[in-house]
Amino acid sequence: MLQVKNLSYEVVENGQKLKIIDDISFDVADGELLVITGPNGGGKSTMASLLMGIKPQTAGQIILDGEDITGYDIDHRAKAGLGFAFQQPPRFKGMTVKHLIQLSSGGELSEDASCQLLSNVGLCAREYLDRQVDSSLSGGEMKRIEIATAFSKPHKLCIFDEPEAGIDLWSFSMLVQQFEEIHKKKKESIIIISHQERIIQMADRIMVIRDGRVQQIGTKEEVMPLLLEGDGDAGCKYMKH
Ligand SMILES: Nc1ncnc2c1ncn2[C@@H]1O[C@H](COP(=O)(O)OP(=O)(O)OP(=O)(O)O)[C@@H](O)[C@H]1O
Repeated sequence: MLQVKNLSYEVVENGQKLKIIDDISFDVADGELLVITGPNGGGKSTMASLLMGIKPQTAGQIILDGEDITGYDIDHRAKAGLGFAFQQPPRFKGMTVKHLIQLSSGGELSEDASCQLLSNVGLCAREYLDRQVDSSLSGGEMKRIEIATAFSKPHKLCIFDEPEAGIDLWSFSMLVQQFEEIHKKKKESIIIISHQERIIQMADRIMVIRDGRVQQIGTKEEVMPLLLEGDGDAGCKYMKH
């Protein structure tokens, strides 16, 4: 189980303190799929960065299966059982796709198994294995390779930041199937940051972050009305259909 307690992230801009994440607390149970959504600029990706250890929290605590991982850097968090797929995946010039998948799997992975991971996210696998993870890959290809690496081994909890971004509809459908399959096995907890209705519909619970705070957290039945109504503000619909 993941426990996030009173997490805050502050920056100083033009001499003024700005609270990007403001005292957020929530849990993710074992096997639970939590979808985080909300308006642009609400603080979702910052929350993901805090959980991954990319940005240092100003206050608060993060506990994974009873282990306080608040002070851990990204590598230690990965060792503690967190998996990540970034909104904008990093590129690694000089490394092949095959090597990247091997590394992220943390062990020996056959070529067939690597191919299967790539096929699962809609890539024509063998064509990609020897490609460099550099700027020659398109944004959508890079995004799917990144997601394949996150699927390459089991985690206690895996975080996906806008997995739908830049991905065509066919690949998106495959991705949704992958999430459903992993979720059904109920072994891993999953956090997905998303604006996509199909992903939001898969959630056990939905958390809406707005202005750095939790606007609402609850079941689909509780939170969907807020997303569908746009909260009474015509310019404030967060969900893509
Ligand atoms: N270092 C920083 N300095 C100033 N502002 C920042 C900093 N980091 C983040 N912000 C601001 O904090 C807010 C939250 O950003 P964040 O990327 O977390 O939003 P988001 O909910 O993921 O948005 P989107 O849906 O567009 O991806 C934004 O207004 C952003 O400009």
